[in-house]
Amino acid sequence: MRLPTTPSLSLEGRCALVTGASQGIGLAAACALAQAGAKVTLAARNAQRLDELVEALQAAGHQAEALALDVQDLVAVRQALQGRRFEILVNNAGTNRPKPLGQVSDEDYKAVMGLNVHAVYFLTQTVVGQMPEGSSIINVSSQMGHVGAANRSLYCASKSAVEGLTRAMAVELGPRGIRVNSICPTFIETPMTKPFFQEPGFLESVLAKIPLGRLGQLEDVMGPIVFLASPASALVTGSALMVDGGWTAH
Ligand SMILES: NC(=O)C1=CN([C@@H]2O[C@H](COP(=O)(O)OP(=O)(O)OC[C@H]3O[C@@H](n4cnc5c(N)ncnc54)[C@H](O)[C@@H]3O)[C@@H](O)[C@H]2O)C=CC1
Ligand SMILES: C[C@H](O)[C@@H]1OC(=O)[C@H](O)[C@@H]1O
Repeated sequence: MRLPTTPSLSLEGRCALVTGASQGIGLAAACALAQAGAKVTLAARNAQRLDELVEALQAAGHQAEALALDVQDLVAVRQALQGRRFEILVNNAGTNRPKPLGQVSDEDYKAVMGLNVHAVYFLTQTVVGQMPEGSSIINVSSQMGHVGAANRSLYCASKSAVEGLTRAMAVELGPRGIRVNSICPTFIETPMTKPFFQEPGFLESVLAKIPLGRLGQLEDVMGPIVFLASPASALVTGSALMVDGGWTAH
């Protein structure tokens, strides 16, 4: 009798590109993909930091390389990535400038939308042409792409845009066998969020909205990243994988 077999979570033989891989969620994503067997290109601006991380990954027996790159410099993006073949792309590099609506400047807008949307869109455009059937694009969105939050109008708008481009790209690329999904974490302790929790009462206000009662840790996104990158999610595309402790279940 033939019993069904779970598709593999292995990424052996696949090449992955992770943006913003020098720290935080991007570093966690790069480690997760490397530990699952992928050859990972870690892209960020800090070449020295990337070299240290690649050395550590290689010392642990994984395949990794550094790519010093400002993902907002589209000339550099196209020079560095045009023609390169990746089966996995994690659009992670992102930023936030929490401010009351009335205090948001034009420069704030350009900074947040520029990195979180414009760079994601055109780096993906640069890479997707070489992506073979079976490839997976993972956009690191946020729970804030699905809910509103005070002082985060710009960030919520940017992540809502990421959700829209995820769905549209999934529809357009489906016939080529390329999947596009988003991962939507809640607050995770990273260098981005560390300053937020210095604000008295902010941590308590966040935990009050998370049914599982804790902040996310880097390890909480690693399994979901490997799942979305691997054949185990072969029929999953255009989806938003909430990794939010139940925040958006309210
Ligand atoms: N930390 C959190 O609570 C959550 C974060 N996110 C999203 O996850 C992603 C990563 O967030 P964190 O790890 O917290 O941020 P982080 O600020 O700790 O790390 C961001 C990474 O992106 C890189 N980066 C920034 N601008 C870049 C550029 N122009 N070119 C190349 N690399 C650049 C930084 O060097 C760094 O490696 C972002 O898209 C963020 O919106 C989503 C949900 C929760
Ligand atoms: C869960 C969010 O993405 C979280 O919200 C913020 O304001 C931080 O920037 C984190 O990204």
